[in-house]
Amino acid sequence: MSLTSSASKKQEIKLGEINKPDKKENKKLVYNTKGLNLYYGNTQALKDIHLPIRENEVTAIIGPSGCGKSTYIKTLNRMVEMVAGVKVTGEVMYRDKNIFDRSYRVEELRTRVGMVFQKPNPFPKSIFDNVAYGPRVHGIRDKKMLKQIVEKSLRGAAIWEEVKDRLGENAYGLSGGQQQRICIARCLAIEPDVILMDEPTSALDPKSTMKIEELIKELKQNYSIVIVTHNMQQAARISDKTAFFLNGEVVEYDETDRIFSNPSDKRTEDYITGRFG
Ligand SMILES: Nc1ncnc2c1ncn2[C@@H]1O[C@H](COP(=O)(O)OP(=O)(O)OP(=O)(O)O)[C@@H](O)[C@H]1O
Repeated sequence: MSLTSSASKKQEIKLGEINKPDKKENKKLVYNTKGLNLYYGNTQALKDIHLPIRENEVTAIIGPSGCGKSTYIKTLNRMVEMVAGVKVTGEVMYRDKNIFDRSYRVEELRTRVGMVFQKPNPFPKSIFDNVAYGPRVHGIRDKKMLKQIVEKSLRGAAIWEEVKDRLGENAYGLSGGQQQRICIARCLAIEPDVILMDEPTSALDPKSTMKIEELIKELKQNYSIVIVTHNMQQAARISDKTAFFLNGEVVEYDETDRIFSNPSDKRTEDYITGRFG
């Protein structure tokens, strides 16, 4: 599914820097998206996307409503295929393999890439069973081992102290912010390589939002994180790199500091200064 149109080449030149190794930090590529187009029926939602995601970084995807942010993040774990009539061309390389190749095993991707959604979505089960769910699906039955995984994951999601005495209680009894951290713990329990987050704080109050932001900054020591956010201050606070999407295209991708202080494209500047969106 490679794409070699002249439009694709043009964008590759314009965004030329993004496919080179990051010399300053020498960070490895986790994902490399090359000439990705995505159609919902006849509607093209993503147009010739070229975008790297680097190891141990937080990459923020920003842009106005309907510009393709959620669609893009859902291509990274092939969740977008669940929508009927979706067509994809181009390549999404994950650790050097094109995840849209016919031979690629999507199950493998799902064990390496976790996802956290906009609304906390714990299962109607105990806190323990929520976190143990993934490991159990992967065949872990040993109680001692499951206990260790649950504790480690809850600690990793900075919620252990709050729930350690109530692991048998239903996760629905927790606050929205706590539920979201349980969902992050559930995601950590499968020991992912990458964590995708689609507006993970948009349903939360400012205090819970702050906690999740702190957590994301810690998690990047061990994971690579891609976060879709409507909140530009959030992108500026927590991300290393930012990609600005508009009408299904990547207008600009750069160091977050640069995007917010000295963007190269007028449209990025107009968006971050609130002239539209
Ligand atoms: N399941 C679908 N079927 C058809 N079109 C869709 C579907 N999902 C999204 N789209 C269209 O694709 C485009 C991109 O939508 P997407 O949800 O990716 O944007 P977004 O930037 O995440 O928006 P928002 O910030 O409002 O969540 C929009 O025009 C949208 O209407």
